[in-house]
Amino acid sequence: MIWLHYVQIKKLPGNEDIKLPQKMSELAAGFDVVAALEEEVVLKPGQRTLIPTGLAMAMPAGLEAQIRPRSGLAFKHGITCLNTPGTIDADYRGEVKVLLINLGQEPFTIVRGERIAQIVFQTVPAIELTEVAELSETVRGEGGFGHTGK
Ligand SMILES: O=c1ccn([C@H]2C[C@H](O)[C@@H](COP(=O)(O)OP(=O)(O)OP(=O)(O)O)O2)c(=O)[nH]1
Ligand SMILES: [Mg+2]
Repeated sequence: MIWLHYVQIKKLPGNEDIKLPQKMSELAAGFDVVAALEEEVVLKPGQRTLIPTGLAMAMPAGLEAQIRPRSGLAFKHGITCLNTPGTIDADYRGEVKVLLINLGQEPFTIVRGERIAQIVFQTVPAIELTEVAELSETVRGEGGFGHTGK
């Protein structure tokens, strides 16, 4: 059985024309989100900018939404999300924004309605942190950061 999670989404004033995040294929993991820019933005190489989506969301406790880059934009133009994956908390009611950076060599123009990123919803386990004096022993121990070889 597939358990459906109901996420509420609201178009912010002045964004009635903005498409709701959309899956581009039946089993896509991500809902593509579009830029809700009033005027086009030209992102120079190395530059970053916060792009509005014109949307706010309310999801049930135990979910998060991740803002992830689109691989096509990354591959063709070097456009990615600087803080990938961006985290949208279940209790955030502000506008969802996408922090894009141009890691390519050419300026990149972003226009209203263009698909700039994708939202992937995830369940977040309920965690309670417990402070202890000693941790359990493991074979790995403190080895990390490549200690198993290249
Ligand atoms: O790509 C992103 C990342 C975050 N947010 C919003 C939703 C999220 O719930 C809130 C806070 O994000 P985060 O916790 O990553 O940032 P912070 O620097 O820790 O800010 P805060 O102190 O507000 O938690 O900002 C976005 O709209 N887009
Ligand atoms: Mg935070």
